[in-house]
Amino acid sequence: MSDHNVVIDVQHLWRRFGDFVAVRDVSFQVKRGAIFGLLGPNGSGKSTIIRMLLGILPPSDGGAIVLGRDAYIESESIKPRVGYMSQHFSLYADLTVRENLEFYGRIYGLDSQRLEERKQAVLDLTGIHDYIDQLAGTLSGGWKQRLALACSLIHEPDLLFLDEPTAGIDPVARRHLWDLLFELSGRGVTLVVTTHYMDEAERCTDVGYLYLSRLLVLGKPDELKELPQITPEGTQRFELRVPHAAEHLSQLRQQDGVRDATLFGETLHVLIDDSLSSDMLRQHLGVTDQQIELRPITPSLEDVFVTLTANAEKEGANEVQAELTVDTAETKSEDEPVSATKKSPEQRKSGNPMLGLWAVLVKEFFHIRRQPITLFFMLVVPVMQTIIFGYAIDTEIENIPLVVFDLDGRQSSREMISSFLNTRKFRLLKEVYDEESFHRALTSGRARAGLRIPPNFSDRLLRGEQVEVQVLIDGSDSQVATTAQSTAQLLGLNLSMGRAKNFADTLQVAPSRDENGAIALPIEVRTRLLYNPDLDSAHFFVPGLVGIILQLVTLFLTSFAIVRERELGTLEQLFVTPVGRMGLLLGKLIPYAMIGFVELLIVLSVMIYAFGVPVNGSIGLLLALSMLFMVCSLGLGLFVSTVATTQLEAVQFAFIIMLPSVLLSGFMFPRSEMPLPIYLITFAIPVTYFIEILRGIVLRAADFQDLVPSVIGLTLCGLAVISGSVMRFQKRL
Ligand SMILES: Nc1ncnc2c1ncn2[C@@H]1O[C@H](COP(=O)(O)OP(=O)(O)OP(=O)(O)O)[C@@H](O)[C@H]1O
Repeated sequence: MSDHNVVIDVQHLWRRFGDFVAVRDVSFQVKRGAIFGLLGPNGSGKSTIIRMLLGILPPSDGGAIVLGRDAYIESESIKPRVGYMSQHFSLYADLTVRENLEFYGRIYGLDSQRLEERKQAVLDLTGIHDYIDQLAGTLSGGWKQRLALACSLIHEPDLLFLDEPTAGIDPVARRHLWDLLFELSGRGVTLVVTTHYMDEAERCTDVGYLYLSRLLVLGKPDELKELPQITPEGTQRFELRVPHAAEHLSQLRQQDGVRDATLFGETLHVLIDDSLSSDMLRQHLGVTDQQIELRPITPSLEDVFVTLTANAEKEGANEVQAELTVDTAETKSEDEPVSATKKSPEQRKSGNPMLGLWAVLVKEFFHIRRQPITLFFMLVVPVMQTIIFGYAIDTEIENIPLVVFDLDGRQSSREMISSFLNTRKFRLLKEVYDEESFHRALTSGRARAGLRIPPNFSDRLLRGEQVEVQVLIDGSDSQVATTAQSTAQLLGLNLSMGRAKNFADTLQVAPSRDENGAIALPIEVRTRLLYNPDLDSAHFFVPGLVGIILQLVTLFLTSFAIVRERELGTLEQLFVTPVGRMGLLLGKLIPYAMIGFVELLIVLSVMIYAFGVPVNGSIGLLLALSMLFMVCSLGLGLFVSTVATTQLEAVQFAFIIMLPSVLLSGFMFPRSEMPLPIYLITFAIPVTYFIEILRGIVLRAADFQDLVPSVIGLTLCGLAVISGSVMRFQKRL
C-alpha cells in the first residue's frame, strides 16, 4: 500500500452464508487516527464486516488490507496490533477485573513488568480502579463496557474495533465512553465503531451507512448532509413545531408537496417542495398562525440515512450506491466480484501455535476454582458412580423367589425342598396349599419360580418308580430364568444320580469306579476358574467402569469448557488475539487432563479398597496406558466442541458418543456375541481397547506384550481423534 495513512483498505468485499449475501461488494478506506462509524439497520452486515477485518471470518470474495497486511491471510501478524470490543460483553464473568486484564495481557505476551505498566495505564484511562477485585459478571453495564475497553487496550493496539460499544448503557456512561474514544483517537489510535445512535454517528470523523448488505454512502457527516439527494433542488427542510406533533405525522405524509416527515421529540422534520407555502401547510393541518412555527434547518445525519433508505427502497440499492459512494475506489458490477487479494484463503499464515498457552492454563484453573461444582463433578461424582454401579451391576443371580406347593408333605418331599433352597439360588417365598394360590404367586410376579411336588412323590420313590416334579419358571427375565432352569435341572440330575449310586452299590457291576473302588461317573469333567475364582461380578464390571467413567467425565467437561466459551462469545474474543491454536487447545485441555488423572487415582482406589478388586498387574503400566486413553477421551471432547455450537448440542453429541461406548465396548455385553457389522464397529470405539487393557492388567496381570493389540488400537483411535479435532478446531468463526 502506497498511502501510509490508510489503516484499512477494503476492496470489493463479499460475504455469503449459503445463498444469503450478508456483505455485498463493499469498499472503503479508513485513515490513521480516524473514528470511522459503521451504521446501518440490524442485520445490514456491520458485524460481519468487522469479523472479516479481524481475520476471524474468511471473505467470500474481495478482501481487505489492514495495517498493511491481508486481513485474513496474514491475520495472525495483524492481531498483536489490533483490539476488539465485541457487541456483547464477552469477558470472563467468573474472573475478577484484575484477572481478566492479566489474562488478556498474558495472551498478548506482555512480560510481568510491562503487564503491570499497561494494567495501570488502562485502569487510569477507564477509571475502573475501585472495582479491580470485583468479579466481572457482577459489574454494572457501564463498568462492564469499560472493562471490555480496558482489556481491548491492554496491549496498546494501533487499531481498535468497537461493535456497538454503548448498547444498553446509560447516557452518562455513553458520554464517558466516548470521551475515552476521543482521547484514544487523539493519541493516534484508529477506531472503527458500529452504532445505532445518531448522536454517536455525528461524533465520528467518517461514517459509512450500510443497508441490506450494501454500503449506501460513505463520507464525513457534514459532507453527507450536503448531498443533493438529501435535500433535492426545489425542496427545503424545516423543523415544524406544532401542538400534538405526533398526531399530525400521518396527515403530513399524505399532503402533496411533502416529500418526507419524521418526528424528532416534540417537533417534526419535514422536507417540502418550495411550491408548498407555509399558509397552505397551516391550512392543511388546521392550525392557527400562532400554533405553528416553521424554521429552516440543515439535515441531521438521521435525515440523511432515513432519506437514503427510502430512496434505496424505491429505486433499488444498486443505483443509489453507484451515485453516492464518496471516497471509495470505483465499484464493480455485482455480477463480477473481484478479488482484491491475489492470495487464496488456503495460504493463510499461522502464528506461533503455542502462544498464550500459559495464560489460558492459568485462566482455566481460575474457572475451576470459581466453580467448585466442576471439581465435584470430576472427583466426587465418579466415586459415587463407581460405588453405585459396582454394587448395582451384579450378574450373579441368587435368591430367586420360589413358591412351593407340596402335595406330598412327607420326609422325601421336605428333603427335595431343602435341596432347592440349599443351592442358594432359590429362596422360599412361601408355601401354598392350593392350585389357585400357586399360580397367583407366579402371575403376580412375586415368585419367579414355582415347585410343585405331586401327592404320590414319596410312594413312587419307595416303589422305585419314576416321579415327575414340576418346576414352573417365569421367563420374563431371561437371565433369572436361565439360572433357575439350569439349577433345577442340575439339582434333578444330582438327586437322581445320588439315588442311582445307592442302588448301584448293591450290584456287582457298575459303569465305572474310582481308585478307591467306589462307584463313580464314567467321565468326570474338572473345571478350574482362573483370575476370578469366586466369579465375583464386581471383579469383571468395576475395572470396565473405571474406563467408562473416565471417558464420561473428561468428554463432557472438555466439550463444555470450549462450547461454553463459544456460547458466551469469549471464544470470538480470543480468536482476535494472537493466542496460538495449540496454546489455546492445550491450555484448555491440560487442566482437565490433570484433574482426570486425579480422578483416575480415586476411582482405582475405590475399586481396590471398596470392591476388593486388587490390581494383579503393573500399576505403572496401568497409569501410563490410562494417560493414553485420557488423551483420546479429551480429543473426543474437543471433537464435540468443534461440532456443537451450544452447550445443549454438546450434551446431545456427548451422549451419542457415550451410548456405543457403554453398550458396544464389551463393558456390559461380550463383543464376541455381537453380529459382525456391529462387532467391526466396536474397533472404532476407544474405550473398547481401554476396557481390555484395564481387565487385562487388573484381573489377569497382563503385561505390555499381552496388550500390544489393544495399545495399537487405542493409539490409532487417539491419533485419529486428536488430529481430526485439531484440524477442525480453527481460529475463526
Ligand atoms: N454465521 C452466520 N450464518 C448465517 N448467517 C449469518 C451468519 N452471521 C451473520 N449472518 C447474517 O448476516 C446478516 C448480517 O449480520 P450482521 O451481524 O453482520 O448484522 P449487523 O449489521 O451487525 O446487525 P446488528 O446491528 O443487529 O448487530 C444477518 O442477516 C445475519 O443473520
